[in-house]
Amino acid sequence: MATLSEAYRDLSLPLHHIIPLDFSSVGSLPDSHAWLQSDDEDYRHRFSFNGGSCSGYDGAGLSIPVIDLLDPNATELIGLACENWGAFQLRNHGISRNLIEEVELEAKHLFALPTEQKVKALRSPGGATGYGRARISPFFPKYMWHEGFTIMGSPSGDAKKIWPNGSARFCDLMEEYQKQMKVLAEQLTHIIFKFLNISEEEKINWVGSTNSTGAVQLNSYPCCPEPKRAMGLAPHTDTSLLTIVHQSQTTGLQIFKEGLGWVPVHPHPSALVVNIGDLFHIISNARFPCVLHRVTVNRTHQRYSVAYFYGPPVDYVVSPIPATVLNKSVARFRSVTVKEYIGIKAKNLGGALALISA
Ligand SMILES: C=C1C[C@]23C[C@H]1CC[C@H]2[C@@]12CCC[C@@](C)(C(=O)O1)[C@H]2[C@@H]3C(=O)O
Ligand SMILES: O=C(O)CCC(=O)C(=O)O
Ligand SMILES: [Fe+2]
Repeated sequence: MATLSEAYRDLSLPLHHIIPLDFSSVGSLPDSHAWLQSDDEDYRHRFSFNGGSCSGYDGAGLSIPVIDLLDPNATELIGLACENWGAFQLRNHGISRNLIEEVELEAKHLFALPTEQKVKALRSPGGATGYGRARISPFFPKYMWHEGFTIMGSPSGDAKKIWPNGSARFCDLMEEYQKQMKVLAEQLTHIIFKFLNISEEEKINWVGSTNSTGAVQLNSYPCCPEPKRAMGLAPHTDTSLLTIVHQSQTTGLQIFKEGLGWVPVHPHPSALVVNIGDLFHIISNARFPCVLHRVTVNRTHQRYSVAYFYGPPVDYVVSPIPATVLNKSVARFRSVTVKEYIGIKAKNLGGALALISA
């Protein structure tokens, strides 16, 4: 059984798309990081989205729903949010506030280290974990105002390079976080299957299995001297079944909604953001949109987030589930293994779904 990091092994990136800028040493926005307004709009069109107000947000406060997991109608509310938005915020999710705060604090400590120390754990060109730019960097004409740290399972190999004298606390917290996030992701998957009327026989046997895949991405968006011309994280959809994001109390995350344009996802102190990724879009036969999202930056507040990506085992074959196909009568996607889809996405980004259209 292959692992997620193995699935990324042959998808190598050149070093300039891995090594982040030394943000502490720059006083102005370098040209390499100065985006034209149109850079991300062009990109959005390449995702074959049309319509929508592109720049201004006129949604009159409309945003993704905030759902209480303990609400007796949670299944219906979550299902409808997946259909209408491909995202929602979740309260009473059962993950302790203390764990989330400790993980955020570890992320802050990590990103506050001098660049020389962080690059000791630089992701290798063929590697999947460690410190670096976002993997999607090569698809955009400019670099993002962002640095990340990717974890798949135990981070101890990478953490020891940064803290040779002790990284146990960091490692224990990241492992505990993944363990708890996995339970929540499985619970959400069951709820969403129930909403889709997926029967027990059809119920996919990998949910709850030990080889389902999970990864954590710590994200940092440093203070930016010219925030309007910079981009924190360029528009993308996640290559997961679903993603659970904790965002710090700094605004920046936006989702793209047909007809509304870019809609902010306001930080809510006790909520986690849940995004539908490409794999649920495929399984639901496009009944759920995989939400396009991006992150903006600001001048005065460094922003942090912690994303947990959940998916089936890499060898699992993903295809529209019969119950969802019935509603639409024809399967819109061919079958692909998770590993194959990761490869297609790594080469085509927003074009990946069109390439597996039936
Ligand atoms: C499990 C995942 C999901 C990855 C790849 C791999 C590890 C890092 C994740 C991210 C995190 C930042 C945005 C993204 C778009 C990126 O560039 O790296 C994500 C990507 C994906 O959703 O495709
Ligand atoms: O920083 C955020 O709020 C979102 C991060 C994100 O989209 C990702 O890591 O894939
Ligand atoms: Fe994302």
